[in-house]
Amino acid sequence: MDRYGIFVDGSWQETGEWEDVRNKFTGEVLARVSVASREDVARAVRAARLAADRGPLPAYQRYEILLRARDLLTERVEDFARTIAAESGKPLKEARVEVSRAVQTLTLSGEEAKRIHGEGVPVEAAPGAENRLAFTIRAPVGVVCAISPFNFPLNLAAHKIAPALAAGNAVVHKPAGTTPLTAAKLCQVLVDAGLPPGYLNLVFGPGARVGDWLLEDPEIDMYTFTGSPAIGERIKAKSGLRRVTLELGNNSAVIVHKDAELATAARLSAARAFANAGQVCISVQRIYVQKDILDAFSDELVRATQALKVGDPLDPGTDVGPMISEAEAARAEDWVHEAVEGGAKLLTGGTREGPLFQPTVLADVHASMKVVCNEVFAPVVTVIRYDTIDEAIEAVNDSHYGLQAGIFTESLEVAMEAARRIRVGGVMVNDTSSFRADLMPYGGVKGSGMGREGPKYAVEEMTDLKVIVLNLKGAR
Ligand SMILES: NC(=O)c1ccc[n+]([C@@H]2O[C@H](COP(=O)([O-])OP(=O)(O)OC[C@H]3O[C@@H](n4cnc5c(N)ncnc54)[C@H](O)[C@@H]3O)[C@@H](O)[C@H]2O)c1
Ligand SMILES: O=C[C@H](O)CS(=O)(=O)O
Repeated sequence: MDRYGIFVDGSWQETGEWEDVRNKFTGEVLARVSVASREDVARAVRAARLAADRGPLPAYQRYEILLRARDLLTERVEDFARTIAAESGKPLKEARVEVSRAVQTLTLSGEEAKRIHGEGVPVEAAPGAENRLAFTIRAPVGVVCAISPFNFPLNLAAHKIAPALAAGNAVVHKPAGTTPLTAAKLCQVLVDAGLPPGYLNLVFGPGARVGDWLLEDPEIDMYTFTGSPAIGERIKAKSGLRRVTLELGNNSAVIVHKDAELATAARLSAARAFANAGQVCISVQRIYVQKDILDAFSDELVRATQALKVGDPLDPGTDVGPMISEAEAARAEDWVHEAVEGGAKLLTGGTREGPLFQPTVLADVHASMKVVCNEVFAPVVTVIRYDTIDEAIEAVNDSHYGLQAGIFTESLEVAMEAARRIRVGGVMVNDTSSFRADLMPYGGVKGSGMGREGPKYAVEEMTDLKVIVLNLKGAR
């Protein structure tokens, strides 16, 4: 059986404490990983600190390493896809898409390494500064701690590690406890691509323990976190004056207006509500449909939902695999039961077998039901009737969250009205909330977090703007 140690200062190290990593569909043990002690975590951070203090590698080397890593990842697509499918439960066809997206993320980050620059500042225009020349540079923040979730164990880790390295930082990565194998393989790709010791360190272990030790370590300059709002709030509270980027949850909404291309809206909504068993932070959860087209839309949505194949993620024909754990599937089942007991109508789904939860469509829901107002993070979607576009926009905004939203309409006026008024980080017109291209600025407002990812924007977050002023008359 494969065993993975933690990776500190350029070497894989066994710690003596092991944790099993299981296939989320069969429960079989896939491999074992070493759990980090407090001292191991401190050593990993120290190694990153020393690398950061040695200074960034030259930009062209950062570019070359990230592009070599891109090439190696391309060669290893199938191994990565099968690892993701087995340890996270994501269907193989989606896992392959995740790997190809990570190839993009490495490429974009490598390219960004060559573009980091400041600008001239016309300081001589200020009275008394006539003899000065000023410009800015962007300096790496230093040690970046990347904490990543289970649902995109490769691409969301790449979205943190690759821009951090592109910007000249050193990194300590802590992946989700359920999906450490993909993280170990990503680390190996970067090492094989020539990343020198210290610039990337990897620790495994329970979030509540290892995560807290990382939060307490004063040698970390920045936390970049993707995960649940509860842990995001904890990180913000414990990180003090240090920088944080928080990519948190959402109960994403889509508006289907009366003039929408109905079949497209229904097909895309079904595909994006149930991708990765709904465990996507921008997964379609609330669909607001104008009353004149509600019945026709619901019929199409249910038809598309019932056509999905549920089962083993390693079967290439599977559309919807298991959730990350049986406990999470049982939690989703409870929420659906609670909604039905409160008057919601089950249009399809609602049943569970272990961690497999059937794709579920609910109608006649109320704004206060958990399946509407909380992040469901399961293959469950709700269909909600509206009359006027104002009413729909207000309902979309009636949320703690604000990551992305979608609207289907043929009217530019309606689309722009919604795009301006909906309080989110991104609005997708004639698409669902869950469209993302990896170069886009990506992140939320309100309870969905702060800061932006996408390599160009992440590099901005992971560098400090520094001004340099030259007194051209020297000390005179
Ligand atoms: N906005 C986004 O880009 C985005 C993307 C993916 C997932 N998410 C969100 O992530 C959540 C699901 O992912 P998850 O279950 O892996 O989230 P999670 O918050 O349980 O875990 C995320 C990471 O935080 C770590 N962690 C746990 N406790 C910690 C602590 N006390 N200190 C520091 N780190 C700790 C975990 O080990 C893991 O690595 C959902 O809410 C989803 O919406 C958001
Ligand atoms: O789960 C949330 C992810 O950010 C979605 S995506 O991989 O970025 O599309």
